Amino acid sequence: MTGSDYPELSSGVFADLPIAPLDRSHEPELRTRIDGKCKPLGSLGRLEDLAVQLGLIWHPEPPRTENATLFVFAADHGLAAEGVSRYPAHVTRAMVGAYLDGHAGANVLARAAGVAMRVIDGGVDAEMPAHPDLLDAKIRRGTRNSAHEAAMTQHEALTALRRGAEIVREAIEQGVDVIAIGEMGIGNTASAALLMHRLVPAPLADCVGPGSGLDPEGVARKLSATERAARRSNATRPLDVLAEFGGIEIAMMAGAVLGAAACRRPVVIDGFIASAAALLAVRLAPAARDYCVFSHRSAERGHSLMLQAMHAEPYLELKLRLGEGTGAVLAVPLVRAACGILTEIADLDDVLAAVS
Ligand SMILES: Cc1cc2ncn([C@H]3O[C@H](COP(=O)(O)O)[C@@H](O)[C@H]3O)c2cc1C
Ligand SMILES: O=C(O)c1cccnc1
Repeated sequence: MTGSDYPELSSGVFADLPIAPLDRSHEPELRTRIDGKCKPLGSLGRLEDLAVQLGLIWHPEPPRTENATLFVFAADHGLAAEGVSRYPAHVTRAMVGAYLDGHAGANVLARAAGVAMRVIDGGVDAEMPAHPDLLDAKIRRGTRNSAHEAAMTQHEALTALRRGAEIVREAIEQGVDVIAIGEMGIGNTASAALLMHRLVPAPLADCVGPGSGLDPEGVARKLSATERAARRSNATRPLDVLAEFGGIEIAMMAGAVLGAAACRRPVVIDGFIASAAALLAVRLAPAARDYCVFSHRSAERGHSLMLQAMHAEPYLELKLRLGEGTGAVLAVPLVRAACGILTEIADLDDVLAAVS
């Protein structure tokens, strides 16, 4: 999929998932079409760039954005034992219950945006009761504590990546047009910070923030725990970094990005943790960047720098810091609006002809 650097990614689901960069030679033609619409030139601003991105992704077909689905990947983190979160680990499984009941933030915002939602147990540290709306893709019950040992084996990391890609590919085969990714996993901003530290790269102090709400003392504790994890391994190769620092849901989201890109569908990226997954995917397969739509700038410290590393300028700035895909679903109406620029807005010539 990504050339000889990552032979691990050239088998299984990835073998038939080559990722092609967008063919920019069609951009002038798309710009001319947008310029011909009944509006002043450039007047839809950055939505026009989004329309071009969608046009290139779908070329030669017209873009489609009706069927959008949010995939919420849930998993636990061994590193949570180091006190890196303000909240206890069992919140992860409780929130999975809330998604299945339909009353969590992600459910409500997804409904408001007309986005379907699927919940995936990638590695919640509990036996989850079977539920028709819960996809059991458990790799293991939480990662190991990366302050002491590698969070995952290479095999586990790769299995999680593949599973994420497969889930998205199946959904696309069943007619999903737009993928949105989100997560739930207490402690996962620490994991995301470690990935950022190695993959941007950037000093850990610029990557670690309050997450779900640590006070300054808590942030200092989180920084020291992540420093201990970082001292344990000097990995810089994306797959090694993933196995060392986790997490399972981040691996699955990265797989989802690769799967969406391989199937030529836009993938809407949520906040800090989903962006860490996108960064991982982009480091594995740079062409995957072309399919990413960065929804919003999270309030989490480090997100701006992480976005910069991917040359990403998000569309929304609402000081969100929830995760779960809440920012991603809010951007889906913008994606649909951008699609409508190409597929629905009338041409100025036709509008003028009607009065001549
Ligand atoms: C009730 C609750 C619901 C959430 N939904 C998402 N997160 C968010 O908080 C977690 C990351 O923050 P940290 O690294 O500080 O634990 C993730 O689960 C993220 O999705 C939540 C957190 C809580 C407490
Ligand atoms: O930006 C996010 O996704 C985020 C930030 C803090 C806590 N949970 C999620």
